[in-house]
Amino acid sequence: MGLPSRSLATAVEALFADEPAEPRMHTSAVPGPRSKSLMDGINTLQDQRAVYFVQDIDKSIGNYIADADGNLMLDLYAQIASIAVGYNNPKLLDLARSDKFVRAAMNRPALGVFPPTDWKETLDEAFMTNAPPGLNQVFTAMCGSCANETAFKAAFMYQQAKKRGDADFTAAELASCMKNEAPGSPAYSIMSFAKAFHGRTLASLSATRSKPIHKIDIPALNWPVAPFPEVQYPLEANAAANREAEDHALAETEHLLKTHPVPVAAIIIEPIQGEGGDNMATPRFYQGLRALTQRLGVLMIVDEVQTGMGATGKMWAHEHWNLDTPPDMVTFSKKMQAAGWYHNMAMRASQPLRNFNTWLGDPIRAYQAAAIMQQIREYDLLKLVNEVGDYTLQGLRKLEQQHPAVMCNARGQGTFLAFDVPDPAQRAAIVENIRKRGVNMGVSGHQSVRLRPMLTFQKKHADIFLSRLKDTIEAGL
Ligand SMILES: O=C(O)CCC(=O)C(=O)O
Ligand SMILES: NCCCC(=O)O
Repeated sequence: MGLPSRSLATAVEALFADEPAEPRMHTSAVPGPRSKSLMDGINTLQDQRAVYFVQDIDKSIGNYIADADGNLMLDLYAQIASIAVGYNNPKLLDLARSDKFVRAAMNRPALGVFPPTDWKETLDEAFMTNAPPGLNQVFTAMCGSCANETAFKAAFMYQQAKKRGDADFTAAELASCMKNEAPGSPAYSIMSFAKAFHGRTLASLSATRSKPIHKIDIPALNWPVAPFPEVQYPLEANAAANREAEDHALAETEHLLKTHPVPVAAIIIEPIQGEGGDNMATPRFYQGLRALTQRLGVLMIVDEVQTGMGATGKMWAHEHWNLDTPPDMVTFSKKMQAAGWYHNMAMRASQPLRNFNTWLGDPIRAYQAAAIMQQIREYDLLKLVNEVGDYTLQGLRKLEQQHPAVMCNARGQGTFLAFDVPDPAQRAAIVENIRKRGVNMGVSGHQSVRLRPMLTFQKKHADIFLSRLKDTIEAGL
C-alpha cells in the first residue's frame, strides 16, 4: 500500500535535501558565456550545433540541472527522458561506489559467453520484478536502437522457424545468406506507423518515420508504413471522431499487412509517439492492432524505450491498454538505463549465437536499473507520477484556455505530457524563453513542446513550471 501523498512527497524530498526551492539563474541567456566557450572547444572535435548548453553534473541535484555558468534549472527534459530518479541521487551514488559496481565497471564481461555469478539474481532484480505482464524472458542490449534492431531479428527468425518446423537449415539457405540472397536471406519487413521513432541504426531507421532529417541520404529497407490515427484532443471529448480515425487507421493497416509486397514479420509501435509529436491513440486502437496481428500471424513489438519505467503512471505504458494477450516483445532503454526487450520462450532463436554480440548489455546498467526499481517501489513513484501528472495536465489545460492563440492540445499520461504551439518558430521562442526563466524543456514532432520530467517530479515543481510558462507566454514569447 502506498504512503499518503504528503508523506510520499516528503520522503522523496528528503532524498534531495540540497535541491533549491526554485531555479537560480545568473545569465540572461542560456547558453551563457562559459557554456559557449566550452562549446567552442568541444566543437573543434565534435559538432556542437544541437547542443542546448554545457551541463555541470557535479552541481546538478535532484530535479535540477546545473549548467557551466552556474545556472540551476528545473529539468523537464531529463537527458531526453532518460533520468529516472534525479541527478546525483544519493542511493545511486552509493551503489556506484560499491565494490560490486566498481569491479563490474572495470572488468566488463561478455555476458553471452561469460556471465558473472550474480547474473541470474541481477536479471531478476533489474528486469523481472518489473516485467510487463505475461512476459518472462529478457534479452539485454546496449541502447534503444539496438533493442529494436535485435527484436526485429528475433521476429524474422521466429517467422522462418514457424515455416521450417523441425527441419534444419537447407544447404541452399546456408549458401544464399552469404550472398544476401533468398532463401537464406528471406524477404521480410517490419511495419511501423507514420511519425514513429524507433531509432537510428540502419534497420531501426527504416522503421523510423518521424522526420526526414533523420532519414535523408540513408539507404532504407522496403518496409511498409501504416497511418497512425489522426485523433483530436482531449481524447475523451472527441470519442466519436477518434473512433472513426482509429477504425480508418486499423483498416489501412490490415490492407497493408495483406498486400505489402514484402511480407510483414512484425509491427512495431510506441504507446505515445515520443519523438514524433506525442501522438496518442485510445486503448481500443491498440486492442484492435493486437487482434489484427494475432489473426494474421504477425508479431507485435511495443517500443517502450521512452514510455517505459513509469513515466505514464504505469510501469509499462501498454498496461493502459488492457490487452487480452501480451505483446510478443516490449523494448526498453532510457529511464531503465539498461536496454533490451522482454519476450517469451517462443522468441528465443533456434540456435545460440544468432542474436548475439560481445557485451549484450552491461551489468552496471542492470545494477542501476535494479536500484531505480527499488526506489520506484520504496517511494511509490508511480502514485506520485499519477498525482503530479494529473495536476500538471489540469494546469496546462487551464493555461491553454487562457491563451488559446499560443497553446492547445495539452495531452498525455502520467507526467509524459505535451502541448502544441502554432508553429515551430513560436515553439522555439517558448523553449528558449522559459529556459531563461529557469526551466529546461524539449520538443517533439513539428510543433509540440514535451514534458519529460523525472519520476521524482513533485507538485512544487509543477507549480514552478506552470507559473513560468504563464510568465513566458504573457511576456509575449
Ligand atoms: O528525441 C527522442 O525522443 C529520441 C532521442 C533519440 O534517441 C534520437 O534522437 O536519436
Ligand atoms: N530527437 C532529437 C532530440 C534532441 C533535441 O532535443 O533536439
